[in-house]
Amino acid sequence: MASIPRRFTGDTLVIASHNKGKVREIADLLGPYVRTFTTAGELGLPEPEETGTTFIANAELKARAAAAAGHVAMADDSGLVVPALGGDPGIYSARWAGPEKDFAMAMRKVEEGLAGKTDRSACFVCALTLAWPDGHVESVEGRCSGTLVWPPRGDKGFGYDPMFVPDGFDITFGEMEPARKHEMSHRADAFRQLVDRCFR
Ligand SMILES: O=c1nc[nH]c2c1ncn2[C@H]1C[C@H](O)[C@@H](COP(=O)(O)OP(=O)(O)OP(=O)(O)O)O1
Ligand SMILES: [Mg+2]
Repeated sequence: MASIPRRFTGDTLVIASHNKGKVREIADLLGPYVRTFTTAGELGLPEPEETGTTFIANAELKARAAAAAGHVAMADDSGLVVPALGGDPGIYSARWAGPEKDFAMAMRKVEEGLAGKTDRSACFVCALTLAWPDGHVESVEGRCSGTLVWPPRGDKGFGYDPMFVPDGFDITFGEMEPARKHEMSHRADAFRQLVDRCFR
């Protein structure tokens, strides 16, 4: 029996992310439904260790950690899944960039792994969790398929965007206007599901 989803009825939402690119995208996507946003960083909350083995497990862990401070919190755990690399970097996408968040290096690592391989398909995945202070959670997962190109192109996005060309396009997410990316990304797919379930 499917349980009845819980709706977001407050007016403040904590964005449980320390990634500025994601915080900006989440605030853009949920702008119409939420009066006030704050972030885990602004509340001085620590960045929890991502010990889960799936995107959803890590999104739940980050959202629960922030909701413990007393407000409904939303977390995003996302990454680039490359079948030819056995699914890497996957949940390790941020960690591949190291403590300096060096995505030029992380993208080079992906490209080196693809040397001599013909399958350059990839998929961005985004798990979103909304967590309440009483422990209730709602989670969804979205995806966006595409192809990896080299060299990287464009500086409009973040992370692995400059090497990802979504299916049906010939420009990378790094070259795409943010508004366009927001309509079709893995994060947009996940948000559509979560908004349907919890925000209207
Ligand atoms: O739209 C995207 N365009 C490009 N790259 C992306 C995207 N979405 C996720 N990614 C990559 C980079 C990011 O760093 C990692 C997520 O790792 P993830 O642990 O979920 O996020 P994070 O550590 O950067 O911030 P936080 O955990 O505080 O939310 O996957
Ligand atoms: Mg992280």
